Amino acid sequence: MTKTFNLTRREDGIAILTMDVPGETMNTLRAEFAPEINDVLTEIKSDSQIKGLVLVSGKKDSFVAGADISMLDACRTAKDAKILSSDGHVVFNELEGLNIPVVAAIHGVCLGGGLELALACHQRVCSDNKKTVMGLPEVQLGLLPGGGGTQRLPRLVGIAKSLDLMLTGKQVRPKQALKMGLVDDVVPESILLETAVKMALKGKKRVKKQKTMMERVLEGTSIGRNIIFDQAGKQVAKKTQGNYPAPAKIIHCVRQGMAKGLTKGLVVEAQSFSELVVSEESKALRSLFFATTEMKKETGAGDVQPREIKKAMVLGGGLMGGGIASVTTSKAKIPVRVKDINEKGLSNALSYAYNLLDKGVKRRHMTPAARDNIMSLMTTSTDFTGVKNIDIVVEAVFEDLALKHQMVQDIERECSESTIFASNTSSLPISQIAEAASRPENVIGLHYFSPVEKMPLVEVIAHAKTSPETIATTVAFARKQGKTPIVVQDGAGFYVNRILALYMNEAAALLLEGQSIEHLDKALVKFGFPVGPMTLLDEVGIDVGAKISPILEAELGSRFKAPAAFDALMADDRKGRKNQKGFYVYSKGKAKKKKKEVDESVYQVLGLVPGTNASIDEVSQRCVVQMLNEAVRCLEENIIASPRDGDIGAIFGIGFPPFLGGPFRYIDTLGAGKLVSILNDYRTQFGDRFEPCQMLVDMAENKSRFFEL
Ligand SMILES: C[C@H](O)CC(=O)SCCNC(=O)CCNC(=O)[C@H](O)C(C)(C)COP(=O)(O)OP(=O)(O)OC[C@H]1O[C@@H](n2cnc3c(N)ncnc32)[C@H](O)[C@@H]1OP(=O)(O)O
Repeated sequence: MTKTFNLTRREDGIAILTMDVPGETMNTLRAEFAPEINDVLTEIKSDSQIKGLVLVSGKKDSFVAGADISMLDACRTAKDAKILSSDGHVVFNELEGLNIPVVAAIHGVCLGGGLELALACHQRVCSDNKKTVMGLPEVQLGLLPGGGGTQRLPRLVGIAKSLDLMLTGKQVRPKQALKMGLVDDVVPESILLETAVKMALKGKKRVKKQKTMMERVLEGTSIGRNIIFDQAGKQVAKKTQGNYPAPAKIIHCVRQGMAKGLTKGLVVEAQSFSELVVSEESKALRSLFFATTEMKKETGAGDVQPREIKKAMVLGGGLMGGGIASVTTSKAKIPVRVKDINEKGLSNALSYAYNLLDKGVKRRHMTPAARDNIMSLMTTSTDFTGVKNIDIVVEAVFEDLALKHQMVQDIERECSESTIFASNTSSLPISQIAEAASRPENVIGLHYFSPVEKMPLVEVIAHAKTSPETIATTVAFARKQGKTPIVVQDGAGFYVNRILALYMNEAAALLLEGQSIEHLDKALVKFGFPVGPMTLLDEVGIDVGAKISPILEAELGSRFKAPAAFDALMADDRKGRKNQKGFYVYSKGKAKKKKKEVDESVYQVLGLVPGTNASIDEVSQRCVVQMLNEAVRCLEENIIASPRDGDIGAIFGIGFPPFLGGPFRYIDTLGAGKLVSILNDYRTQFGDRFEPCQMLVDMAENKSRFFEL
């Protein structure tokens, strides 16, 4: 049997322990490795010739990606998970307890249990390679570091910094890691092993990073530490709204460990870890990891492979166009031509992309030369000269069908026969845009969300005649831009805007019933959305909503009818943040108010006197069940290919609470029967817009689910 851990001895007395899980792309830690690693440790202890140990990965570009998440998923009880964590502690303690120097040589991703393994070594050195990142991302899986991370990390880098890493799950690059004392040295990959060997030869002693005055005051006294923990606790409570149990448990483990010592801290860690592994929140978050990993391999068109994209073009230099051009150069590293009808649009796009990169320079994540290199991939023009060999064109112009028809014809005339025309429309059916095309197989929808550089989702919309090669190439292009694409079928609003529209309409209906704006936003934030519906409408633009609603109503039916009183908002020129006039007050100029305030005059415009009488649960339930019902309808109509895609679309496109796993997983938790009964109750009270869709009714009858248990 091929081994995972291989020990080789050098003449200088340093042994190299190489981890290489056979047959896997990346190293992960599994319980089944324990006997093998124990044997290796026994061998090392019994060999007096070994003067030091260096731990490396046998994988080309990764160290260890953490504990195997499938193994955690297989835990049936908290007891199973506790054994995993405690057994891991025993192995890591053994490693740490070796009386020879142990150095981890890190190249590539070193995450979760992988970093905890490195933390159990006496010293760490990492490569200065771009692929090298370190972090404890367990919180993003609804977990906490269960391999000693909650104990060893604060002892190494300080309490505040370790909490920051563990509570956000952020990954740090080599330079940052060195600065915070997470690693002892950063060197080019070519001399990584030799450097680690030299460190091992020098001995166990590591240079302790000097603490700042503030760190000494705050972390060196129990009063100071209490301040840090209390502050962190308050921030976590505000951020999680009580929906995510992991962050509070992370603070608890660190606090206990710092007060009672490492051994006691590890006991608390194993207990808390085990409770989280079997929590519904973590199960939902882990399902997202599996879904996104699976999707990375899909072309979107079965076995059809994508064509290579060497050059792209963006039509329209507005907010969306600028964002799309920016991710094309900065993430995909593909040259892009931005075309607009006037110079202003072009300079907008350029400055949009430049400002984003420059932020990176100011934060020292990027050198000015790297920024300028990326900018050199972006060219602009007001005409179509030199565009013959463009492989894909993304149009981001106004939502005007005639204009889009014109664009399709321009591109067919000016570019090559195979050039893909991708429309970033948010509401017009792609089949209608393709009507103007003589090569409709090249026409596709590519719907980004604003702000493009931040929002992870894109919808790739195939109409009946889009070729599989166009789909596969567009999916691959979006992925290169750092996006998670879901392929959806053509239809007004596609998937994301369609489910969002009904949710927003319900919030509007509640507003018109007299619920206050703050109350509505508070209810949905408490439910787990990143912002409430009124804030979202201000951000997206009330005018955008007003433009999309009639299209959806005409194509999909009266349940999409926006409340008529909203016309009054348009008449009052309330567009939201973009013209600093919406549901909230926007201060002009730089001085931003700390707390957002409702613009009370909006109630007058709507002819309302606000009074909060519906409970927070009632408000969120009414909005959310509309979204759930419509999501299922989209599945019923094959707009989305699977519940998995529907969950990913809602979470990555709208911010549907990740801890619920997405609308479909949430329906499984609620039970289709319960949802149908809630919808029927609301239908009696508020009308047919709550009519449950057929698929839900059938599922309620058959007691079936979307996902297997
Ligand atoms: C006790 C501990 O404290 C608990 C833990 O450690 S929990 C785990 C913490 N670690 C993580 O959350 C990291 C999860 N992994 C990732 O985020 C990403 O895979 C990555 C950033 C490491 C690499 O991303 P990328 O280069 O796009 O590769 P990606 O396709 O995702 O992964 C490559 C393969 O490694 C697998 N993989 C990566 N990390 C894994 C993990 N922790 N568990 C199981 N499989 C994992 C993927 O499933 C995939 O397998 P496949 O080739 O058979 O499909």
